[in-house]
Amino acid sequence: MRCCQMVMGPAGVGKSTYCKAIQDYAATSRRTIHVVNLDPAAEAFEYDVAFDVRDLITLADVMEELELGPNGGLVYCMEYLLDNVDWLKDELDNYDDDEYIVFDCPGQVELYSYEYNVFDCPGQVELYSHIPVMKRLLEHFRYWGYTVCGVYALDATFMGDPAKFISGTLLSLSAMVQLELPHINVLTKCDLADMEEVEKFLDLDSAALASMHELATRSSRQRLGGEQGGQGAVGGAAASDAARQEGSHIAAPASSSAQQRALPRLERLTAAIAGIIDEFSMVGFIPMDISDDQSVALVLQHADHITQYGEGLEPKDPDDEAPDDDSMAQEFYGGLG
Ligand SMILES: Nc1nc2c(ncn2[C@@H]2O[C@H](COP(=O)(O)OP(=O)(O)OP(=O)(O)O)[C@@H](O)[C@H]2O)c(=O)[nH]1
Repeated sequence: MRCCQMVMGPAGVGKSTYCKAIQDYAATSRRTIHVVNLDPAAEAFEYDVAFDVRDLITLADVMEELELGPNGGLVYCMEYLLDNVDWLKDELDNYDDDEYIVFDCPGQVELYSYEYNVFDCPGQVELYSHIPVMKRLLEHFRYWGYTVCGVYALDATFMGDPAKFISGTLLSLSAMVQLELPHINVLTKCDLADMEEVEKFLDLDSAALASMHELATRSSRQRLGGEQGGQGAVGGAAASDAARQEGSHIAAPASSSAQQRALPRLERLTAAIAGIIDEFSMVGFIPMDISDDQSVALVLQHADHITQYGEGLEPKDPDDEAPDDDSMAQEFYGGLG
């Protein structure tokens, strides 16, 4: 049985760190996970790389030779990979059918969702939704007999901000719908996050949504009111002043009457989107704390479960049983209360 994970998500959320964490965890449970770098823009990662798309093409070369910007360059690289998909197939043929592969995919640049007031607008790389490169790549994987689990990573430290939570949820949903994959959402960087805040989002109910809506409203009002020290997407007015001094394109929050008038409609929209996410139970999240083996085990267990990895595999030696992921995961769930 051929199984693999495609690790996706916005830039910098911790995709490579996730790959390293599950590779290390697997090694301690006598399982081998091969990690492949599929990001032509990758600069550094700490996992043991099985093979690397940068041996085929790099973003730096494309930008220099074709005089493309980073976003156009990344799209070019991924289309080049598709045009040379035999290279990928040849590399994969070095691995047996029962070997487990994890693909560290390029990040999505989400300037529009996570930043605020950007004037000189850069492009957005939508490899997972608007540009069908990832979808076409997945068709090849299916044709080669792989069962693919999509792993969509989102940064847990963003979860205190309802606007970012909703935006992240919609991004994940968009990837899920476009790629039509068995899919899990993983909250990365839980070791850095306030877990009490994060837990509110793990099992959304109407009470959590109500508080989310209230927080969203407060946060929007702070931004539009230009409150000093507010929790805006870029840290409120103070952060914007600092950014302006550094010559950045991030502008200070503007308090315009048009924006004020739009606010109630945006608040209703926020509430409606949150209600839909809740009503259809569309997106759930699994927290991952890389400093906690039980938490890493739980994530891997979810991924295995949805691809049915391991079913039918015989233990190599009954005395060599790996640690029981189920009991570790249950302990972790218990720990979350
Ligand atoms: N403490 C902590 N830091 C993390 C974690 N995940 C990622 N980081 C840090 O966040 C930064 C970005 O992590 P990466 O794993 O490179 O993120 P990425 O999504 O692969 O980044 P791109 O490939 O550029 O999209 C690095 O400095 C990591 O050390 C985590 O779970 N805990």
